[in-house]
Amino acid sequence: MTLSLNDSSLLESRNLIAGDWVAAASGKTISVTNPATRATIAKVPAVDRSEIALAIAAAATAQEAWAARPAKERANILRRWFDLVVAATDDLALILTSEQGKPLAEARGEIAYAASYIEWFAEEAKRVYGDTVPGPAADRRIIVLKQPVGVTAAITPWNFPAAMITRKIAPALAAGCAMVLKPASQTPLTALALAILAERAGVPKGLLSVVTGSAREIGAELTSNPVIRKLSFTGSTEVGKELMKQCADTVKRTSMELGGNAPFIVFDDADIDAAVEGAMASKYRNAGQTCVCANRLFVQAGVHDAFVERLARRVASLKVGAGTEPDVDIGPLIDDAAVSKVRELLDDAASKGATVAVGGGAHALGGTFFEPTVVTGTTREMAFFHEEIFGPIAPIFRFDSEEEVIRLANDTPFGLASYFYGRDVGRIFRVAEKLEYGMVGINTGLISNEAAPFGGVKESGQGREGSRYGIDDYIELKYICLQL
Ligand SMILES: NC(=O)C1=CN([C@@H]2O[C@H](COP(=O)(O)OP(=O)(O)OC[C@H]3O[C@@H](n4cnc5c(N)ncnc54)[C@H](O)[C@@H]3O)[C@@H](O)[C@H]2O)C=CC1
Ligand SMILES: O=C(O)[C@H](O)CS(=O)(=O)O
Repeated sequence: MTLSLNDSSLLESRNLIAGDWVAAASGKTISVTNPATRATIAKVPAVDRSEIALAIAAAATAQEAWAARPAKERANILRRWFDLVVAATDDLALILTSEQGKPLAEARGEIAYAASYIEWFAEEAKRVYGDTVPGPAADRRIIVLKQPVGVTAAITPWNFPAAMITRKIAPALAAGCAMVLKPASQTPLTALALAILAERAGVPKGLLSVVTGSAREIGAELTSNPVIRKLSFTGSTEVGKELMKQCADTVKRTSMELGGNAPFIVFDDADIDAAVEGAMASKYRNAGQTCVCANRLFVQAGVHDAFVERLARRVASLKVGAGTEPDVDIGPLIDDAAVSKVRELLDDAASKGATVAVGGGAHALGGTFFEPTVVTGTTREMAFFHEEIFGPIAPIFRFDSEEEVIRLANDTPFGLASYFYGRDVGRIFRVAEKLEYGMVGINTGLISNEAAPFGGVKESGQGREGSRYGIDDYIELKYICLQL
């Protein structure tokens, strides 16, 4: 299938391995399909472990030379990559929507978001400062060097095929590392297009490889090859735990951005209209397929009915359709399994007494289109209190007191994003400090940006991406003790 791109060379279906664009030696491929039409848009290689090992060996050679270059040179190449990504926004957005499904407007927003990480770490590259430390002995000097981890690997999910890629490649290259990246099998084309632009920006051959194929087979090589010193993963907690175990044998460093179960709390003193808009942004972005989506909406009794009525009215106005159609708000879910999961969660809730206020089923368009839904009368006995929905379903839980809702909000092994709306300043500090999450949005439903430390606690992961902290995941400290 051809896409009407300004630059058709960006639709690349080979892999970038050791500086060359290649098919799999075996000739095997995997299909990439458009979730809105189920049409095959490309076939990408299914490479094997020997080809991954080749990419890793080339990365080791390229990384030595890359780390030896002045930080300003690395920064300038990243800046050029940023400029090329921004210039290719329309093409990248169309590729992204074609393989992931989100509305084109959201895809263009994701390209800008993805580019912002490249811009940010182009600047951070020049600020990896070490330390000299006043020591306990007059004739000794303590020096702390910051050096790149070395050759790194990344495995990324399908829900943000651009931003999750640059959120890993940019800090790695800024720090002086190399990277071998495996994008999600559902959405590899955006990553391959970004790699083309990275090459054009001057990223040296072999420093970045992008490989596709069996996740388990590629993961086995990336987690066991001793040359790889760090793995950065974004995806489900289940897979993240498996990868951490696999990395243990060679004591690799890991950064894990895993699943979420975000509480979205509306207190009696909240601005209800603002809370409704915040819920719309947090819950229905990417058809609810983000790890930071509001997963449980807790509404205090005094404003519950007003909030539900206004939210249901807004949700009913959402337009569902293919991402390439004009004015679409909600695209298709990624695949049939995602639809089945959402259907099961709704059926479970209904069987335990929940009421559908709006939506509640597969959309008339068929395929993987699902109605944006609001469910009320929900309880903690329902599966979606404990499981990540990853779909356009908003369960509303009524609560009475601040103590009760903090207990309910923290009643999960996850700890990624959380949100609440309220205006009492004392409560704002009490609640923000008591929520067991890596991120807290107060009177907003959108918290993700390149300047902020994105990450979770508990079983939502470890490490931070973006911000001045994000580069630390790609840096090793070296202590030098100098006897005068
Ligand atoms: N915390 C965060 O920033 C994010 C978390 N997620 C979570 O990921 C899930 C949805 O995304 P998915 O892509 O379906 O997650 P997933 O965990 O199934 O897949 C993520 C990536 O891991 C790869 N993978 C799967 N099994 C593997 C294995 N055994 N060895 C090596 N690689 C393997 C996949 O091919 C993909 O590239 C949700 O739970 C969501 O919350 C997704 C995006 C961001
Ligand atoms: O994969 C995700 O869900 C993203 O990390 C969420 S965000 O960064 O786009 O908010």
